[in-house]
Amino acid sequence: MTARPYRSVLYIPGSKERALEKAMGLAADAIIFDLEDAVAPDEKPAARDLLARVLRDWDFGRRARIVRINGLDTEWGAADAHAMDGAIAAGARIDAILIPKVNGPDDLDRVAGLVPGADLWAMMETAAGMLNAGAIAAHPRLRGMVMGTNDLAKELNSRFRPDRLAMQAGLGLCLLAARAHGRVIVDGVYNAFKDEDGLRAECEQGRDMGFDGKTLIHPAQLDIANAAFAPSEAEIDLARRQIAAFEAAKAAGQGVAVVDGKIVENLHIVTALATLAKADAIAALAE
Ligand SMILES: CC(C)(COP(=O)(O)OP(=O)(O)OC[C@H]1O[C@@H](n2cnc3c(N)ncnc32)[C@H](O)[C@@H]1OP(=O)(O)O)[C@@H](O)C(=O)NCCC(=O)NCCSC(=O)C[C@H](O)C(=O)O
Ligand SMILES: [Mg+2]
Repeated sequence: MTARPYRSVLYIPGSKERALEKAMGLAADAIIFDLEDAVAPDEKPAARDLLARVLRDWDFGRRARIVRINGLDTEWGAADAHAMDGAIAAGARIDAILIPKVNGPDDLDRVAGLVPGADLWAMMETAAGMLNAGAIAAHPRLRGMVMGTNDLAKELNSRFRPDRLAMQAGLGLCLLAARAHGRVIVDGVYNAFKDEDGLRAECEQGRDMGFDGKTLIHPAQLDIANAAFAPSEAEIDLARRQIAAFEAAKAAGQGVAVVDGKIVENLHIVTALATLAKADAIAALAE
């Protein structure tokens, strides 16, 4: 679990100046400024220039800024990487470069050399990427992973189901890989952006599995993701009571406490402290 919140990670097409402007006031923990699938081919050069300027001149506050470039196997990828490297040199704050369709660590190596001043994040959305998730997560420049469930469904030839049965193997492999290497990992998008109940259910499923947050495509999805991936009042209360009970047990020479009829050991205290740290980090965003 990471202290910095990534509950809501909003994609914004790099070509839409109005949406970019709006994002400065939205309650997103992180923004993915997209140059890939959300931008039409003939708009890509202009979007690249617009993003370089916006990221240098506009204030996005504490929101993490992640730029999704096109793949280096496309006609736009290298120019995107060079433009973002130039923007960083000119003073733009870009926290990470997100690389689409990562199949293995070699795909990260190639971008690492082009943008030395930013962390790397990987889109996990190909069958090969799922099978190489451990090696991708182990890359020394990688900090975060994003599930690309639309592309993955396309590759698998799977059908959408509310329980995401076909996604479970890939989601689980990527989660294991991210946790083994201490990386942030956020869940894929929910395409039906007017379906609040469906989004809420998918966020709850992602939170239950262990994801840090969810990628989103529309501002109307922000509140649901922010609530689902924040510790609830009940979780915060339980964490405090577990810590207090465990301290009391330790003072009495015991290694185990009992709270609400369940044992509390040192490992539960690690989770309790992480829950409180996450709640504090979320509260700090509002200051
Ligand atoms: C889905 C949309 C095309 C809907 O757009 P629109 O019809 O304009 O929506 P609204 O009229 O309801 O918009 C209301 C206001 O909100 C602003 N807006 C809309 N979307 C965003 C956004 N993403 N970020 C910031 N602001 C946004 C509009 O400008 C309106 O503002 P105002 O003028 O003040 O009223 C559209 O939402 C959209 O384009 N979404 C992003 C789509 C996208 O990024 N797709 C690519 C990422 S998904 C993906 O690739 C996943 C992965 O790779 C995989 O394989 O799964
Ligand atoms: Mg994709």
